[in-house]
Amino acid sequence: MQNRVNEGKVQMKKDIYVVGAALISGDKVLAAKRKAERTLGGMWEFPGGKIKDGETPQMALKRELVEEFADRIIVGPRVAMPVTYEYAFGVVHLSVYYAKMLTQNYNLIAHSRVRWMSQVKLKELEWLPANLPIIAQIAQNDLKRVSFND
Ligand SMILES: Nc1nc2c([nH]c(=O)n2[C@H]2C[C@H](O)[C@@H](COP(=O)(O)OP(=O)(O)OP(=O)(O)O)O2)c(=O)[nH]1
Repeated sequence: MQNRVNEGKVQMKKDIYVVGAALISGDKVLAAKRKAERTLGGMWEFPGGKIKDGETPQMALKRELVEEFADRIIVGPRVAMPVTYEYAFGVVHLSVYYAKMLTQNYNLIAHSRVRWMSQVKLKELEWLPANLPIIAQIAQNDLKRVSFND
């Protein structure tokens, strides 16, 4: 919980632990557009979601990709240090891991569309604000050197 003093009242914002997958295929990364009707709808993010009690980030990512895409993935290294970003509804702690798709169903539940994009083009999308430092890091990485223990 983070304490906020607002006109003399202390407000408690909830901490929300979120994990996202920077899926890579060759020199492209997958961006996903949140469905319009969702909170922060229409903005771009990485597929993923909230980590449940008892889950590791990797377990949460694999579960979310089955739920959101009906796809199986391999999870690799974390892209960057976790990012903390304060939204109106809470404080999101976002960790993003490189990952690879083992299947390609894209049975979209939470997103209106997905795009495979180059590292340079990725920066042009309207990302959720918590993602910006992570997008900057991805732009600097050599995707061919991201290793997966498979
Ligand atoms: N999945 C995902 N969420 C992100 C990213 N960046 C970021 O700030 N978030 C935020 C948006 C949400 O507030 C939270 C993830 O929650 P979620 O996607 O499981 O679900 P949600 O809050 O939209 O709620 P709901 O649709 O399940 O009701 O983290 C990202 O790259 N991927």
